[in-house]
Amino acid sequence: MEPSSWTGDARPAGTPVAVVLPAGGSGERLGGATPKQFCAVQGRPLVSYTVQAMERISWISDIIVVVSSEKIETMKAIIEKYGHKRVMIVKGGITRHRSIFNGLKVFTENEFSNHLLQKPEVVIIHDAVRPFVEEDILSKVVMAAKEHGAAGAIRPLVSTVIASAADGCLDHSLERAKYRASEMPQAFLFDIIYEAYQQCTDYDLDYGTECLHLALKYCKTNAKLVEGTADLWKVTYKRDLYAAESIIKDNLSQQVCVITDVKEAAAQVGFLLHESLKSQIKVESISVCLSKNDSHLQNILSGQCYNFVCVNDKKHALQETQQVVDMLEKSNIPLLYPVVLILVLLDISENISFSIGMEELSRIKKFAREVKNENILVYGLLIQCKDHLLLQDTVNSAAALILALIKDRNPELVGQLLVA
Ligand SMILES: Nc1ccn([C@@H]2O[C@H](COP(=O)(O)OP(=O)(O)OP(=O)(O)O)[C@@H](O)[C@H]2O)c(=O)n1
Ligand SMILES: O=C(CO)[C@H](O)[C@H](O)COP(=O)(O)O
Repeated sequence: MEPSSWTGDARPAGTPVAVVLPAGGSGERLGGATPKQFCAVQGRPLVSYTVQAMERISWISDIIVVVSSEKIETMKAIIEKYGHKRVMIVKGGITRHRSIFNGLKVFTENEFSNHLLQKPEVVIIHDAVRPFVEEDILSKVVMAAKEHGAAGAIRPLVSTVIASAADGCLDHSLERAKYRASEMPQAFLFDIIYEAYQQCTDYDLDYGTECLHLALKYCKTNAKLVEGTADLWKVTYKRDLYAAESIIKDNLSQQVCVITDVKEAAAQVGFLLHESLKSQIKVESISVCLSKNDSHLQNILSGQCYNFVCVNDKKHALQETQQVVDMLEKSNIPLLYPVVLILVLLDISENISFSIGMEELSRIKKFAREVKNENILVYGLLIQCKDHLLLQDTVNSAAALILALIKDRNPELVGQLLVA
């Protein structure tokens, strides 16, 4: 390894790196008509999360997604809808190894792409159904592959591996501590893995499950094994989809932006809400005027904040919330996750009693239904309190409802009005 080719923060600077994402399977173990990589998680196909995980890494030049021929149009539509960049689609094969081999050929054979992509020095292979891959492990396997020719992420075994004899009885068991589960990502010097695929037999291509093994068998390359994190697991069964959904929801419920009208009552409730929420979630509070500055809103979204609470004087609540929606739409950032937008109506004046009529409720519902198509989930929340001494308690219960809505992101509840 040449020290000059690495930056101090362990990023593979200057090394041409590409990634192949095999996504051409049918997901038999998960069951259902849709292959797991196209199953929606928070409304978006799983494969899009994995592509996103790769495209946010600046040192990865090309992302090759390998899909079955029937899914090429679906994949094109996903790239278009979510604005993915640097992606090329390649037709898969009948096994994972054959799909990966097709993916590698875009760098060497004209028939696999209209134009040959520049051959990378290192290629990462990563299953499209492992969406939670981080830059740290990617750079570790790339650096190790540069040094050793091949590298792959590993995890401790959860269960002991045993072998059965022909009669179905235990033959022997392996000492668990000595073995590891091979996970993804893996990385290879391109020439090594390509050579291995060219040399391997049909049996390897049809029954093999381990790319590191091909590099060892055909190129005498002993891969470096790199300890990975638990979230590298592969979505295989239905329960894994639920787990993926929970992880994504959890990540999305870490921060909220409270947009407050400058008028006295709204500003006071906005302040109390901020204080009440901040022990549980990161809160940014901005004024309505600032929310009208589209670059400010864009910064908030690109900082991964997908939750907004609009605290307004009841008369203007819907109008102000509509303006936030307009800004989100105008920003032209593809909404990769559903945005939760909570419209808070205030009824805290001691003198004026505020009753909310069916007409108002219908307007909120209609508005919520319309913007749901834009991937924005609008919920109503009435903060009602006539006794100022009780305001803090009411705001606390509003904060609890806001947190529940953010954590749940339930599309069926949009347009409903909750009362704190
Ligand atoms: N012919 C194939 C088979 C699998 N894969 C991909 O390889 C990855 C890991 O394989 P696996 O989890 O086994 O996926 P499936 O083969 O779809 O699942 P199953 O074995 O349950 O049918 C997945 O992203 C899958 O889409 C592929 O590109 N081409
Ligand atoms: O973890 C892996 C090691 O390379 C692969 O993802 C795994 O082997 C793929 O195998 P299968 O397609 O049978 O699930």
